[in-house]
Amino acid sequence: MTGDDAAAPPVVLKLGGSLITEKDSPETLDEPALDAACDAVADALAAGDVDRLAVVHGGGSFGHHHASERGVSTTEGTRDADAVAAIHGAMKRLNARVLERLRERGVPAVPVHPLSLAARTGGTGGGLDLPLGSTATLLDEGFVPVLHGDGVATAGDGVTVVSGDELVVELAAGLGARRVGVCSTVPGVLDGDGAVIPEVDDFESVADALGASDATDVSGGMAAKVRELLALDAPAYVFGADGLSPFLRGEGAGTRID
Ligand SMILES: Nc1ncnc2c1ncn2[C@@H]1O[C@H](COP(=O)(O)OP(=O)(O)OP(=O)(O)O)[C@@H](O)[C@H]1O
Ligand SMILES: C=C(C)CCOP(=O)(O)O
Repeated sequence: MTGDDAAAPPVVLKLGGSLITEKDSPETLDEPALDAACDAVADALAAGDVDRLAVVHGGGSFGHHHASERGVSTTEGTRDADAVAAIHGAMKRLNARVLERLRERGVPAVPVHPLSLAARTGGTGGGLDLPLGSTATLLDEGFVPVLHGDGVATAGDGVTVVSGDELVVELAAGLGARRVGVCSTVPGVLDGDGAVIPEVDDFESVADALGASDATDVSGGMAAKVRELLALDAPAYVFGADGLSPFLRGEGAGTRID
């Protein structure tokens, strides 16, 4: 790796929990979807389409079931250590499966666990404090850091959930990402007739079409996703499985949020 490569702005990619797991069936992977996503990432790195990549994955049927069973969300915390262990443990199990499949394909993927790093020091109403030294250094050293939705220490509220979408926003802003991709089960942000909206540049114009997730989801589904991605400087794209390879090649995919 040259010094110039190390300075290049990274691409930040989220693999949605809805995409890589069977969201209605506790702790079950969607094996073909996860394999296809890992193939696309490995191929893009091997082809040199992307050289610096940070990956985040969501909770799907691993995190959300444990969190909702215990009444924990991005705004409702817990002080029960068993509940924290259940949520974090499930997310680590999912993370291990994602890492294993990426590494099998030659991707130098390593874990970064947000519970050990991040905090909501201003409580649930405040911002997320996510120190990026480890992720940035891993990128500089040629690794692909893989973060995930997790529990997060929250001042005044114990531990709440941090969504993969929030992590994507923090990573993209803090690392100066070139582009951001959010790969989910839908081909983009859909309008009231189910058609993909090519571009979103303000929340109000799409608010009516934006619902929560179809499945158990403690972090706000598509509406929260769009709101968070709009706050970024880098262009963000929301797309389905078919959009992943085009996105990694630097092409447009799904809905552009800018
Ligand atoms: N207008 C809309 N356009 C697209 N999807 C929408 C819309 N309104 C609601 N949705 C829902 O949002 C879901 C995608 O958000 P969700 O948070 O479930 O995805 P994810 O990021 O893949 O999962 P996870 O949160 O587990 O990581 C879609 O499956 C769909 O049910
Ligand atoms: C429920 C947990 C622990 C993770 C939530 O992350 P998301 O699936 O990206 O919303």
